[in-house]
Amino acid sequence: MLSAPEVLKNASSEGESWTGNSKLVEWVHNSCGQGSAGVVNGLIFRQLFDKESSTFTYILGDELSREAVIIDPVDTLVERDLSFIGELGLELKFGLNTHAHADHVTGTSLIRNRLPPGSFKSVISASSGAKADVKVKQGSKIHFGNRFLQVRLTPGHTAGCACFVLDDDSRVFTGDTLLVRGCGRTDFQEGDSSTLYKSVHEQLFTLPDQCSVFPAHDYRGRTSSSIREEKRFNPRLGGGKTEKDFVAIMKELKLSTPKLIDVAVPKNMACGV
Ligand SMILES: N[C@@H](CCC(=O)N[C@@H](CSS)C(=O)NCC(=O)O)C(=O)O
Repeated sequence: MLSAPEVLKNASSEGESWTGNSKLVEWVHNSCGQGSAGVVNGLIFRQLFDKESSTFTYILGDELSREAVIIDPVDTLVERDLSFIGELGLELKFGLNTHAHADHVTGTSLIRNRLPPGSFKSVISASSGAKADVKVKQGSKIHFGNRFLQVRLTPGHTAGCACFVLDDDSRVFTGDTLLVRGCGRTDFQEGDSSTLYKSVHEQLFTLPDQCSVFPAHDYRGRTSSSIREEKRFNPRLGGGKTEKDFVAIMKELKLSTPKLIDVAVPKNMACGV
């Protein structure tokens, strides 16, 4: 099998007429099995996991243009993520943070330092009060190639939480707002249970039932869910639970404080800058 540089060399020496990196795309397509695995309707999609913090990181790429975004990268796994992105022939444009995490440090600063100046931008909601290259609001769109993610602000776990909905409403990246059969805690970082209940019901449970839910964490080996499933089976927020029920449930959680909170929050408030 040819390596990527060999493909490029052969393409130019044979004087073929092609634009951009279409030969490279073809090489990646053939060598990585992209025709069958991980590409649906032109979207390259990968879910990655950090076992230290039980955090999911997501890579989404536009198959044709190869432009890509990463959601919630973890600082200790930036090398893994960048080599994956390189192997897939993707050009990383944005690093999206669903919020200023309390349990791990974002990788967006390190990624920004590793890529050519100006080529990659860190993203977080304006309402988080954190620093970033791009501060998004309700309805803001982050474009990669022909695809985009649209912002839905979902305060409650933190005041600055945001979820990212794919252009065709097929997937939503929920951060800690909505977890599989759970949700983010509300006992620090301006957390508020009533606000979280409203965010989930107004911003997430209004998405199509078949929309897939991709959270920032899972502690029990689950990877994804759907809006329909969470509306029916989420023991805190679904199955007809009222706001009052939810507030009472959240009061009784009594979770231990994240081990890295004192390091992670200040660093994450300066993400990527
Ligand atoms: N033990 C972990 C922290 C676990 C934790 O508190 N998770 C958060 C999301 S990260 S701030 C949460 O909201 N959990 C909700 C739940 O129901 O578990 C550590 O020490 O880092």
